[in-house]
Amino acid sequence: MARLELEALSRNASLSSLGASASAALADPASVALPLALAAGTVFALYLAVRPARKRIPGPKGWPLIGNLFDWPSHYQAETMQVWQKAYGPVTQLSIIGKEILFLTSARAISELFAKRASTFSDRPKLIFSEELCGMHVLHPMTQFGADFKDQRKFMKEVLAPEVLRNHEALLDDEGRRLLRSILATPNECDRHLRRFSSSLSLRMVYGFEALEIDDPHVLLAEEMMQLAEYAVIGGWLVDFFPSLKHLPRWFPGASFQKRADYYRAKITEMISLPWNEVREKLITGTTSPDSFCAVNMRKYDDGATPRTEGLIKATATAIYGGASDTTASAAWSFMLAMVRHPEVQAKAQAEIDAVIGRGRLPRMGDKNDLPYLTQVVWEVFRWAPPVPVTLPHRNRVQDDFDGYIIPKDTTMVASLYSITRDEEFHAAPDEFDPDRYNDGKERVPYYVFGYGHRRCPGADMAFAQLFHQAAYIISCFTLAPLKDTAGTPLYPPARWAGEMVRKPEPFGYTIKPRYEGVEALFRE
Ligand code: HEM
Repeated sequence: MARLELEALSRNASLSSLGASASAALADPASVALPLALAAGTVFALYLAVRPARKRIPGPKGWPLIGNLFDWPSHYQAETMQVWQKAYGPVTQLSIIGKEILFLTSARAISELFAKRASTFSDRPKLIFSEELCGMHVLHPMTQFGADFKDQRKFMKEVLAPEVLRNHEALLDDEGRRLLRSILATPNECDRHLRRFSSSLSLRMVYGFEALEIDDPHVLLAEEMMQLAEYAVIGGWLVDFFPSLKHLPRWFPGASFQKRADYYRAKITEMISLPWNEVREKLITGTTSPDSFCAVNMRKYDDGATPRTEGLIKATATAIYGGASDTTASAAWSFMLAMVRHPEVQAKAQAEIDAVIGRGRLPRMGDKNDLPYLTQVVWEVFRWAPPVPVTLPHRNRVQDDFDGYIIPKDTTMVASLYSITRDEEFHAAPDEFDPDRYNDGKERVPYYVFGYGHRRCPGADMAFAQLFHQAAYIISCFTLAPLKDTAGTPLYPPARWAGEMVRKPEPFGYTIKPRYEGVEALFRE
């Protein structure tokens, strides 16, 4: 910031001196030059004295030239941001080799910039490594806010808008029953079953493929793509700070990132094209669902579809799958952890299900309004363990200001949703898992875990529906409990999460048993 202000000032100074010398040239140069210079100097000094002070946004002290290069939080971003919040307040600034990066940790700052001023703050930073070298610019999470972005959102609405979610109930039910059967068969492998549920549901919704196993080649390819996409985006690549490094030849010592980028690009292209071509073939032979995202959009835009439209749709399909699978699997696993740690919450939710639905059928989405406690449990899982603790980076397209600070054009901004979940102004005893906190509107429902403004998660309603559905199915048929030691004392697992962009609980011990004899009759078929 200081650097930019200095630049601006010196530009002003040289403009005034240019103006001064131009006038002087028209008159007698010798007689007017000195008074003009004095006048310009006085005006400039007065300007410095009376201009509103521009504060530098606080942040860790950097090094000469490289600035805060070593402060970049490649790991544990949310925790680092909590530490910075205590030290520097709700907005922390890093300057890395001329790039400004802001870390936002208060709901006020985040909603002001990302929601109220969404038209300014909804671009993504231009990342050389992931966008240019790996070719990820075509994926919706990386697309700049503009015509392509708006079209991609329009395509997504076909399968994700609240009014069409009903179309996925049969899928949710089918996958839900499979999940319950798997849990009954191999109760120790719940993590695997939940991941299979998420991958299979997403791939069926997006491509219409048959229900898939976790080691299905489509799932493996997608998982690999997700891992490398995460690595590419938050890896802190030097080429993003020194763009000219992108011209280094592949053989040059230290240019191994080029080879890595080639591999990533190939995988991403494969993930975008392979399933799309398969859907096209299967639609011709009538061997895939006509209701998937790809089928619906292919039909709709096939006549006269331009290569641009096809490119946008198939990349959007990849983005939906990428956005949906890890995040929802993480949320489901956190739900399981919460139930193991809080038997009283589980018992209360089960009592509500019994009272409203009984034991003759499985719950469904349509029961949501009659299950307010379970609804609060699901929201509390999202708050207690936000699967995406920190938003993807945003960028402002024009200079703006906030609280008296200047935010230069092209500043990168990362917002911690985690810090809102832990803000005592909004949530009392924030580390506690307490679904009753939302009783009678006491505390705000954490819709914010899906982000703010134009970039808010397009799958938020689907994500809620999915977790509600899984939670209702699982605890209406099974009871989770902690392991016990030899004396019979429950061993409550610690609440610990791992991962960077998407966080999921660390492995934990549990038992899961059918709630009553004959429960499998509800999901056998
Ligand atoms: C537990 C579930 C989920 C959570 C917590 C979550 C959260 C988020 C967050 C915080 C963002 C970043 C917002 C920002 O950059 O400001 C995001 C982006 C995104 N999410 Fe989700 N999400 C979830 C599930 C889903 C699902 C089910 C889908 C698709 C069906 C999805 C698709 C996407 C996409 C495509 C983006 C990129 C949006 C953009 O760049 O404009 N997400 N999500």
